[in-house]
Amino acid sequence: MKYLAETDSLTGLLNRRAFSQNAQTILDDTQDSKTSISLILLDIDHFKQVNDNHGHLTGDHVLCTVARTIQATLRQEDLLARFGGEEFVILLNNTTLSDAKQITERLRIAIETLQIPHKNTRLQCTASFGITSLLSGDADITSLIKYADEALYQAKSQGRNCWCISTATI
Ligand SMILES: Nc1nc2c(ncn2[C@@H]2O[C@H](COP(=O)(O)OP(=O)(O)OP(=O)(O)O)[C@@H](O)[C@H]2O)c(=O)[nH]1
Repeated sequence: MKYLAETDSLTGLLNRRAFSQNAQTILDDTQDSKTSISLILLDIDHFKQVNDNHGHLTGDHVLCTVARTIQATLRQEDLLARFGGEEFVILLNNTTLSDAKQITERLRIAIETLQIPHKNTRLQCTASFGITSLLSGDADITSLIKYADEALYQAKSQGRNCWCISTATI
């Protein structure tokens, strides 16, 4: 029962509600430490076109492939969830902004280089990313998501398939 309540039925990742609960636990546990905590929001680019051109089932298949690719690129301890639609969220505990940038670039390339078999062709996609980083003691989940969302908006505005940063400390 708990599994169903916490899991996104399409991708098998944590859902948004479970993400918020797990993230809050991590933030509570690290309140007193002087480590950095980073958060990445990731949104597949022009995903509506995938649905429009190839159908909703193919869109679902692309979403699952991207979800698996993200999971495979991250460390075991990173917290990944489907945030909604074609958007994913990743909490990187004990991770500086500099490390988060490297991880994001790795994710960007992993998604960009995907070749998803479909009928007689291969589908490709890209994603845009918003990154933020705060000291554990200053971090709350609402602020982390707010900053990352602002940065994601910038990345979309700058042409997509790229990442931007927004944080209180820069
Ligand atoms: N196949 C499928 N599509 C979904 C799912 N959830 C959301 N979508 C689709 O995702 C699309 C998101 O479209 P938009 O919000 O316009 O964003 P976009 O086309 O990715 O454009 P940008 O984000 O601006 O690059 C919509 O067509 C939704 O129907 C899902 O579970 N499965």
